[in-house]
Order: sequence, then structure tokens, then C-alpha cells
Amino acid sequence: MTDEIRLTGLTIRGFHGVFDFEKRDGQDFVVDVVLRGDLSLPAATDDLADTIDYGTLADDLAGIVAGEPYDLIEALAGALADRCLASCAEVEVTVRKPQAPIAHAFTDVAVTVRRTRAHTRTRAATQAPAQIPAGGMLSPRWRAVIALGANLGDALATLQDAAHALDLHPRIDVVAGSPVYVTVPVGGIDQPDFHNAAVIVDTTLPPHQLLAVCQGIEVGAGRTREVRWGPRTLDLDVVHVRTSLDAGNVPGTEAGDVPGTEAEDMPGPDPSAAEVRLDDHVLTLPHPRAGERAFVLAPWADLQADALVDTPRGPEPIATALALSEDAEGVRRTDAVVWTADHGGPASASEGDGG
Ligand SMILES: Nc1ncnc2c1ncn2[C@@H]1O[C@H](COP(=O)(O)OP(=O)(O)OP(=O)(O)O)[C@@H](O)[C@H]1O
Ligand SMILES: Nc1nc2c(c(=O)[nH]1)N=C(CO)CN2
Repeated sequence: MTDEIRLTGLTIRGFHGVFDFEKRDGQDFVVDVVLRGDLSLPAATDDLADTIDYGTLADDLAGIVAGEPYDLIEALAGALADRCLASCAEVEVTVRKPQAPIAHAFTDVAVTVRRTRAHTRTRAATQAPAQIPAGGMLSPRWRAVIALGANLGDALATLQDAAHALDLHPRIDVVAGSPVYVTVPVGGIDQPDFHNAAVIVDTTLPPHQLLAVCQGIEVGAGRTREVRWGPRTLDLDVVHVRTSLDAGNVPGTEAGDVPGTEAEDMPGPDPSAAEVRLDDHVLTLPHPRAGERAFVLAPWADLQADALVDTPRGPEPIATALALSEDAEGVRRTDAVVWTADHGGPASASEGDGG
């Protein structure tokens, strides 16, 4: 049996429509979403962290409706569905346009799209998503390194699904994905080996919203996490974020220069980019323990071999930090990758020794 979260009647002014006056003057759009999944965990724990926060979801959906104008409400509904699929595996989105320019008395006009993650993965393999405006994302302002880990269930598939879910988000592009590593658990808890990987994303979401999306994906993967540093179906950590200096002030962040951090064949840094440093009760950047953990550094180094990372000894080249990390001997690269650009998903589902 499938459980549902319904959010209905979300009414936001947007600028979607085929006609110039619609894009100029705007009108109200009314959104209903039904997210399907298993809610037995939050029903048992009574903990907001175990479910999809409908407040955050509503904020994100409102941002999409108020944002980039589409010609068609079908395209808007598709973008909203992609955002929902970051948090759940199956969604139904209805977009209503009660003030649509129709030259007759009418009650309402609406489209409904139904999507599953599996459906969007097939679509990504064959065509560019219709709902992304031509030219890709609007001026990405942040480039982030996200570390992925899992050691319950089908960990490899979970990591690959999570990378795919990130890329589905209308305001996140995955630009590179690392090989997947099998790693010994760090932290003194007796538990199964982990699978770990890293992705680089470009996003127009500020860091706190990016973290919220990551936490939504964790929930969508049925996260269980009873013990600190204990077993989990999925863990996504925002490890490192850079922003363009021309992106304007980012409230609560402090930007400091960091020398070049990317390998030649990987997405290079914007020369005017700066590292985001912040520390509040929700988010610390860079991630305070990343520089000591081979299970983060090894896949990150595959993507950005020239990165400088914070360690307890001070800033160090990532290769040095990796060599000096206590779990350096405990990470083994496999042949599997977490994500590739060509297919909108993993290149290989196989797993073996990669050396
Ligand atoms: N850079 C960050 N990335 C992810 N979570 C962060 C970050 N900085 C602070 N946090 C906070 O840490 C909290 C706990 O995160 P999580 O449960 O993933 O920790 P953990 O994986 O058990 O331990 P660790 O943080 O050592 O990896 C989150 O709710 C989040 O608010
Ligand atoms: N090998 C490994 N060990 C861990 C991991 C992890 O992802 N991989 N995550 C932890 C908490 O984030 C604690 N320990």
C-alpha cells in the first residue's frame, strides 16, 4: 500500500504563457501535488527529519512557479514534478490557470502530469528534459561538492539514484560524478562496509536550500539513522561550496579566496569564484570533518585533483590530506560510477575492483 502527502491549492503569481502580456503582467497559478511513498517511518518516529517537510517543499515549488517563465503549464508541471522527485519516487502534479486567456466563460483549465523516477531516467537517456529552458540553467551561482554514503540496502543503487535525484532538481545540474568506493566504517560503530562517492553540482540554490534538498533525498531513500556515525540507507553531506564573486551578497556566508581546485579535464573553477565559509546551527562549510576522511577525500580527489582542503593541520592539497587520513587504507575504488552526464544516470551498474 502506498502512502501520500498532498499539498493542494498552492497559489502563486507567475509569468508563464505563450502571450507576451502573460509574461509581462503575470497571473495566479494554482498547484496541487500528491507525493507517494512509504510514510511508516515518520508515522512511527514522529520526527520531522524522517519525512518530507511540506513547508520546505511549498517554498521550493513557489520559487519555481514565481521563477523562470515557461510557455506551457505542461512544462511548468514537469519542472515541479522533477523537484518533487528529489524527495519521493512517484508524484502527481496538477497546475491550474484560472485566469487563462480563454475567450469564453470557463471555470478552470488544468494539466496533470504523473511521474516516477524510473520514467525520468528513461527520458534523460533519450532526450533533453523538455522543461529545462534552452541554454540550460540560469546563471548558476554555486558549485558544490556533495559526498554520498550508504551501507544499508542496495547501497550502490541508492547512491546512483541519489545522484540522479539531484540532477532532476530544476535548479541543480550534476556536472561530474566519481567512481564508487567500498570503504571500511569510520567512527567506531560495528556495521557493514559503506559505499561512498562524490558529485559536483552547479546550482542556483543557496547552500542552506541545497542542504534541504539533500535531506529530502535522504528521506526519499528511506533514511534510517538511529546512531551517530551508525548505519544509514543514505547520507548526503555538502562538503564544499564555491560562489561567484559577482553573485552578490550571500546572507550569513563569508567568502575567502582559495587557489585553483580542479583537475584539468574536470569542470574548472570560475576565476572569480570564492569558497563559501559559514557555521550556523544547520550548516557548516566546508564540512568540518571532510578533510580527515578518506571515504570523502578519495572520490573528491578523483573529481578535483588540485583541491585544497581544510585539515586539523591546516589547508593541504587533497592528495596529502588523503594520504595522511586515518582510513586511507580502508577505501577501495570499484568500477562503478555514481553518475555520468551522457546517460543522465550511471554508466555502469556493475561493481568490481578498479584498482
Ligand atoms: N556541511 C554539512 N553537510 C551536511 N550536514 C551538515 C553540514 N553542516 C552541518 N550539518 C548538519 O549536520 C546534521 C547531522 O547530519 P548527519 O546526520 O548527516 O551527520 P552524520 O552523517 O551522522 O555525521 P557527520 O556530520 O560527521 O558526517 C544535519 O542535520 C545538518 O544540519
Ligand atoms: N566508511 C564510512 N564511514 C562512515 C561514513 C561513511 O560514509 N563511510 N559516514 C559516517 C557518518 O557520516 C560515519 N562513518
